[in-house]
Amino acid sequence: MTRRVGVLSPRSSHPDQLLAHARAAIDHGRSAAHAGEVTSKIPALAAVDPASFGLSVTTVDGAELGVGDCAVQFSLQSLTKLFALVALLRVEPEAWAHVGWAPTELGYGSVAELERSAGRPRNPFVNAGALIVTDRLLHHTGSAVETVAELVRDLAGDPAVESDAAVSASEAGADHRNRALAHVLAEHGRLLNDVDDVLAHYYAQCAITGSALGVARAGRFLVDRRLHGRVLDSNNVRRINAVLLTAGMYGAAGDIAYRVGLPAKSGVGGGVLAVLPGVGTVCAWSPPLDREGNSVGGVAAIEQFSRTSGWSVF
Ligand SMILES: NC(=O)CC[C@H](N)C(=O)O
Repeated sequence: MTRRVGVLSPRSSHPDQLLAHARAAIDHGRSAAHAGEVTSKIPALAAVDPASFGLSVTTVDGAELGVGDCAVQFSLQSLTKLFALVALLRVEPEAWAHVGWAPTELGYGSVAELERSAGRPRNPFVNAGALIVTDRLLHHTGSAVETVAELVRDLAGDPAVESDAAVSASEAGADHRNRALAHVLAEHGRLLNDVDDVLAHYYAQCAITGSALGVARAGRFLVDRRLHGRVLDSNNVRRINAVLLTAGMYGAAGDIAYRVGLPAKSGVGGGVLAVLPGVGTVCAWSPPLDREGNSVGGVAAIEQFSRTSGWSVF
């Protein structure tokens, strides 16, 4: 007698199939989301309806689809770290030397981890690395927030993308941890600009908005070879996908690689973008978070989607 111990789904990319997978994924995500909590670190985001849920998929073949609140603008928060890195690499292709590319064990806001490495961040997706990216962008372009907002607006094809001043002010008023990280960076001589200027641009950059559909579209340069060179050189696209897989979800990156198998990035606004090079992108938005600061429902939806659609890099 033969026993089948595991059956992998064939990879789907037909729009009708993808829509069915997206619908099943959002149902699964919705039932998981109640286990999380909306971020308390940014008081303005407490007003967001925790039951919001949007999911969008795009493919390199040109399919675009969305279910639920896929067109609603939400706070991108750390999803902007991906786009800020792209904006920086466009003007400074070897900026990796300043931010590193190692995984993190201690979460996105660890001062201890930064101290242990003499003020050199682990990667551009933890806050210390993102502060360096913002600082260098500010140095090169004169405005990190405008440069990043413009890039997201362009890649998403969405003129509604903007930095929400109320969210930015709310984080600035409540934050201690990013201040601490920025001062540790400054003490080690790693910032080019004044600490307060860097922080102001960082909060405003995190407060940039986007929809699940816009973010799924904006991630297409990571999967579509035809866009390489137009957005970013292919070598840096490859490096970004590698670091998204190993560090895009902070301390949970290994777990997500195991469960989902896609390079991914999250933000405390509840957004998660996952990408399959050569095939497509999927973005889920659901505000309640787990302890790592990743969207519980968003991750559950993407896990379900990857399972049924066969989307995985492995
Ligand atoms: N993971 C996140 O989305 C963190 C972003 C948030 N603005 C912070 O700096 O804490």
